[in-house]
Amino acid sequence: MKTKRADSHHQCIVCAAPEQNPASLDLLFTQMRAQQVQARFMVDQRYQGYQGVLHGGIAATLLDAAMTQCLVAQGIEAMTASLDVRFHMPIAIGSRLTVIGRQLAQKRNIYLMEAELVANGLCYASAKAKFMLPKQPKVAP
Ligand SMILES: CCCCCCCC(=O)SCCNC(=O)CCNC(=O)[C@H](O)C(C)(C)COP(=O)(O)OP(=O)(O)OC[C@H]1O[C@@H](n2cnc3c(N)ncnc32)[C@H](O)[C@@H]1OP(=O)(O)O
Repeated sequence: MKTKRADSHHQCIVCAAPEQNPASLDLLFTQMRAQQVQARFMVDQRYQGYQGVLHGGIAATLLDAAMTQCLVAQGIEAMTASLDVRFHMPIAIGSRLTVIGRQLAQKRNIYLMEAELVANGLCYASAKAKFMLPKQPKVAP
């Protein structure tokens, strides 16, 4: 089952349709089981930092997006409150990544999440994060 593109972020840098945002990474997440989603991402040279290696900020963005989409798939539109990323190995340009996000737990209004970037059965980067529902409107006026 594909996760529907949410109206709340239809121009999102990660998951918007290209006609909505030409710079979008165009990730489409699939719900794999309860509280877990995944998407495929081809690491092309537009996304490099050091020569031949995926930029860490893009890797962190993919991890954040997977956890966001895991919640969105459950109808929860929460904000990233904290994000802890581990870069285990450099990710080469040309890699075909599986981007996985899952929910670990919920404590009061805090969702504890984790995500992984996997290729060829190896985890290249992982993250743990806390997501919270905003009390106030999501953006400053
Ligand atoms: C593919 C789709 C991609 C879509 C986008 C991906 C997700 C994003 O990028 S979201 C954008 C980045 N994130 C943000 O801009 C978030 C900005 N921050 C906020 O909006 C708010 O600070 C928010 C919602 C996190 C918390 O707001 P609010 O509930 O008002 O917090 P606040 O009143 O300060 O704290 C409430 C409680 O939570 C606790 N708390 C706040 N932050 C944290 C945290 N990181 N960890 C643990 N506890 C926390 C506080 O200590 C407090 O505890 P208590 O009630 O016991 O005193």
